[in-house]
Amino acid sequence: MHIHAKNVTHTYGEGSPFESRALTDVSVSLAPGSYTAIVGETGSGKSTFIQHLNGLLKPTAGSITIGKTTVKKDTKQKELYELRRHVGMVFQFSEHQLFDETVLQDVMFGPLNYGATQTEAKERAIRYLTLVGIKEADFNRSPFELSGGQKRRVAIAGVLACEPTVLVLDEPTAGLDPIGQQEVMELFSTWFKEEASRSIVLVTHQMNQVLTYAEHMLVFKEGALITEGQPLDIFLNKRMLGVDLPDALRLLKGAEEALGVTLSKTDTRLEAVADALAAALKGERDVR
Ligand SMILES: Nc1ncnc2c1ncn2[C@@H]1O[C@H](COP(=O)(O)OP(=O)(O)OP(=O)(O)O)[C@@H](O)[C@H]1O
Repeated sequence: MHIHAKNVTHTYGEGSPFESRALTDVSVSLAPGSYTAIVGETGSGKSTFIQHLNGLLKPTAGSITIGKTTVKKDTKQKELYELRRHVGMVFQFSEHQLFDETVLQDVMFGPLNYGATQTEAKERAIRYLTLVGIKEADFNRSPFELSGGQKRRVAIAGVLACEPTVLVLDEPTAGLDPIGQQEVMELFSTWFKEEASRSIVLVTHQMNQVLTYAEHMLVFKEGALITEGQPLDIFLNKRMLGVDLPDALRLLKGAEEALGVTLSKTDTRLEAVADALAAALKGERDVR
């Protein structure tokens, strides 16, 4: 689905003594089938912005169109029902939203809520629980008996089982161990690649994730969108934005400076950079 934000402004508590502006005039278009990362320092408005993507928040000025739905200040709740079917949200610590008696029932809840039959909902729950790596033996356990990482996977299965077209991820790997983080990111990547129309909007503080997965990047600062573009381009050329460097690029830049060479940036996976560095070091030794 096309996402088109036009001068989106959001002021919490508008008109009250506690009024605080979190977003100012954000305009951006995200194409269907795109993988976009949103980065920016803490409090820059990332979470506020993405909550507009399924109408959890409405702009206090401006508008945002997602597919066929336009969300404005006066949009009624019932107009957002259709939108929420298509935009799945995985919040930070999404496992806190688990509530049902069994893992299976928890994942079936969303599809049932959106009109699927029991049989359909069960089929989907089994499919997505399997996809996220939950074993059949755990399907009838209480979600609260599972480990933190397993709970997170069940919560993700619950979102995927609603079969969204757009997946909005707010720091989805927060609190997971490094292997768990990678597995969860790979899961989203697999889901994304399955159908060309699917989109992901990822909010993260982890620049390695941005470089590895995202094709497009938005940088927020103090509630404004200050730049957007290809992650590699922004990381290499726009250092003044205060964006941290991913590990692979930090290694590349450090090596270039130390060795006085220019290394290829066509493959920015950490392993590829390490290989390029090893080759450059070998070359340096040959010169000596
Ligand atoms: N419910 C709320 N009521 C009032 N102010 C809020 C509320 N939620 C967020 N804010 C304020 O809005 C601003 C933007 O917050 P937001 O959570 O969107 O930032 P963020 O970029 O997602 O930050 P982080 O990286 O820390 O999650 C901050 O100043 C924050 O204090």
